[in-house]
Amino acid sequence: MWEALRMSKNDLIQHAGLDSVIFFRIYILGFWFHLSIEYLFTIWTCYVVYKEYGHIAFMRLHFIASQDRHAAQFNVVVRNIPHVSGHSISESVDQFFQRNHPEHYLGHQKGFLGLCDVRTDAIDYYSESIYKIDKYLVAEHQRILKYLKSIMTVAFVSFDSRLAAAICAQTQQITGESRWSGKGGSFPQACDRDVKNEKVRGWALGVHSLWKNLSRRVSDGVIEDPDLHTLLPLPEPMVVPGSRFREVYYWDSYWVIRGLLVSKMYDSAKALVRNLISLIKVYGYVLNGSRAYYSNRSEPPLLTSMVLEIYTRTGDLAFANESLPFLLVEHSFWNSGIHKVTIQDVQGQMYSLSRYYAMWNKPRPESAIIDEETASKLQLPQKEIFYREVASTAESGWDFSSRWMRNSSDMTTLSTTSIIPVDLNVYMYKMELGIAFFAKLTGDNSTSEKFLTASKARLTAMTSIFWNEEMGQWLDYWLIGECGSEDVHQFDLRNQNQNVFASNFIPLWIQENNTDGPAVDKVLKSLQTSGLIHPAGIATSLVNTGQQWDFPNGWPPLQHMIVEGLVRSGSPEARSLAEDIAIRWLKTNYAAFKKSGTMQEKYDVESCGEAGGGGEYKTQVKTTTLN
Ligand SMILES: OC[C@H]1O[C@H](O[C@H]2O[C@H](CO)[C@@H](O)[C@H](O)[C@H]2O)[C@H](O)[C@@H](O)[C@@H]1O
Repeated sequence: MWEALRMSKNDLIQHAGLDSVIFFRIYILGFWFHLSIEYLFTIWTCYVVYKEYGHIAFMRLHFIASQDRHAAQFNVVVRNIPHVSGHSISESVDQFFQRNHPEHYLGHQKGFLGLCDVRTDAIDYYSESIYKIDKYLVAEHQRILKYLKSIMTVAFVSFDSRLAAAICAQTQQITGESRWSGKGGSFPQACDRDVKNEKVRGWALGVHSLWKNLSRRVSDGVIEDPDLHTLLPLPEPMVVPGSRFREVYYWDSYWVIRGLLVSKMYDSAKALVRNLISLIKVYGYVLNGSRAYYSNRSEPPLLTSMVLEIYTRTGDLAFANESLPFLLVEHSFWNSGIHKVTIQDVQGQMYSLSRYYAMWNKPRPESAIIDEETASKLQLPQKEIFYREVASTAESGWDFSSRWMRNSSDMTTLSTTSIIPVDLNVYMYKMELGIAFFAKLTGDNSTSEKFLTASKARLTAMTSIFWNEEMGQWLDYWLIGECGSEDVHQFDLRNQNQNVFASNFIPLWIQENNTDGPAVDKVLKSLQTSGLIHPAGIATSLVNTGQQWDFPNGWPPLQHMIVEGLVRSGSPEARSLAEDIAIRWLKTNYAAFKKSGTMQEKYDVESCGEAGGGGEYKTQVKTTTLN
């Protein structure tokens, strides 16, 4: 054939005759024709399949969307549900999920595929089948059954939505805490005696009764096998925020302690501090919360302020002495390395301040799905930078807020590590003053002097970097360019964040600012005209971004620090504004309590009695037993 192809037409006729030339032509032409048709046919087939697939996919999605959801779609297999003695396994599962997922839990099926209800699990089921084949496995099975820890309860648990099922599947279900009821203190008697208004007394006792609901003790299982749990083995009883937050939170504990002191539960208050100190002993700082997945960041540092409040109320010197070495460790955590920022002003004067900076560049384990979804449009290394910013924002306690975003409608523009926050430095200043005070108490004058000097330097830095004379407020400062721990930043007034946040008034909490610092009258006027004060309290910011630390939410710590600061200032006008804000806040708390029997973590400052909202989780509530 190849030979024939190379011959001329005449040679071929000569060699094989005319018929072979004709046959050859048909063959050559037919071959290319064939090939082309095959290509065309393939292209046509692919096109038709592509069109059809698109059509079928559309019909399928349309069909799925038109169907009613049913619970079978949202099942999660859960193992190791704590067994409540005296109850069947089925009752234990029911109790557990009714308590921990009350809003979404529908029911469960126990045992293999839910078809039988025997008091064994998958191990038992398979072991029994294999028994027929291998006697050795039966012996092994017997051995395992003797070891109680290896018996697992397994259930298919149903929820009413995909989100609720996903949250359950992503969460460590072993709570690790068991109820602890702290001693009631002498508050109820004092309340009966001192609070004349019957309604207010009922409310106060209701709030006091919350301690019982929110008190926990780490269970023995966690203490024995800490590696099997995310809950950290705290040595003392603890008070948790409530709802989804079933572990200790750092800065919440300051206000928990203020409440415990009002309730005259002094031992409980000291126990909370000892728990936080136990974290410093292991990690070198107080974690955001007492879960293993919080071991990459802290929260607003108020430990020294907690010790100070307890000491002021109880005069317990031994407790102060025992705490002091750990307050020093915490100070160095916040005042060195990545948390420390140096700024130089135009006169060449250097200032040191602190910022939030998490040691983490992955999604937050407790909210991994949300973080991954938000980061999905980013590539590396921006993804890792974003994850660090998210964790650093959680460290600020203000998670999340337009305060930390370059663009308030885009979470991926979070830039918390590039901001020197006003409030953090207020807490640091209080920490330094507190340490100086305790060091003096113990007779360690040189440490006391050192921290007094440090506190003065920080106050000067805060006035120089944050204070804005024109606005009469202290403003967060944006760092421009490289933000490494060694970098020195040149101060520029234009880098102050001129947006109004409640944090711009937190320095009022520092008494010294009311005497030596910028005039109270100026700050007072600025607060009154800031737009932050609403019928039900102080708003967190002026913009409604849907984030929980923004308008229209008002948060208790912010009301408290500003009100207390105004009262301490000694100015009669400031005092009357403080009273006005406190009354608005108490009224909304009371109205919401009357309506729902619960205390909320945040309120809508625009309407009295309304809970706040927004953010990534359902607003936490604390349900009282009295109403
Ligand atoms: O009351 C406890 C804390 O609740 C909020 O933050 C916590 O929840 C976040 C989402 O799960 C988590 O990422 C963060 O690290 C937690 O602290 C609230 O914003 C905090 O201020 C509060 O301490």
